[in-house]
Amino acid sequence: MAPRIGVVTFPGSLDDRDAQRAIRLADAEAVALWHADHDLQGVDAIVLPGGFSYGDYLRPGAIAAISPIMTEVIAAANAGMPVLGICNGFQVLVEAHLLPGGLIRNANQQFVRRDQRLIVENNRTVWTSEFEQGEEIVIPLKNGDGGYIANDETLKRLEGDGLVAFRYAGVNPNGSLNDIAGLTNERGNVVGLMPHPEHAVEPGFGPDAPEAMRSGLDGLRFFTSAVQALAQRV
Ligand SMILES: NC(=O)CC[C@H](N)C(=O)O
Repeated sequence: MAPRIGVVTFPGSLDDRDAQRAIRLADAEAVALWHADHDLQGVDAIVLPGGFSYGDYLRPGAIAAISPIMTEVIAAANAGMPVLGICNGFQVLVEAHLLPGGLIRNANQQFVRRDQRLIVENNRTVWTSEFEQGEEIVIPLKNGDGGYIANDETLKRLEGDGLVAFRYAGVNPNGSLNDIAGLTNERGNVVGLMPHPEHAVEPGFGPDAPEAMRSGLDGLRFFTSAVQALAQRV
């Protein structure tokens, strides 16, 4: 049976439908989850999508991190359920302390949208196993608060333990420390990143311009990685 992957919709989520479509293209069932419920509907994995949850009030992700469904998401993540946070979803994971550090305004104070090159630094996570270690991929980036910060001790731990999942290549678009674009937890089930894999899952709709070098499908492998991992678990 196809795995069931839930996508949480918060007020202000933008990319929840795109995440659902990416999940279906990876041959899984997409399940819509609602921020105000305490019900994960028996899903096997969860995606926290991009957008402006609660209007980015206070800090991006701060209010979503204490919304009702996050009680269940945090418990499930701590029990090993695969959770992927994309952009605003990454901000939610950080605000919920499922991943360390913080995300602040881009260094140039502008909203940045670009096809972004990334290096896959850790392919031993549930969401990255279909990549080669050190592989370069291209997926879209679009955010205003993508600057990754952490204290020296945390940065040292992230680097020492291989918890940097993705690093910006070519251009650091937002001033993130150590060019960090995405992180994993120790167990490899919780991954968060600022760029958007769900927008690079179909030819013609992702970064498939000649200069982007790729087919526009690099994002699909995040979802097929998780589907593979879930299939092996049974
Ligand atoms: N694309 C997004 O998810 C945007 C994330 C966030 N609200 C920001 O602008 O930083």
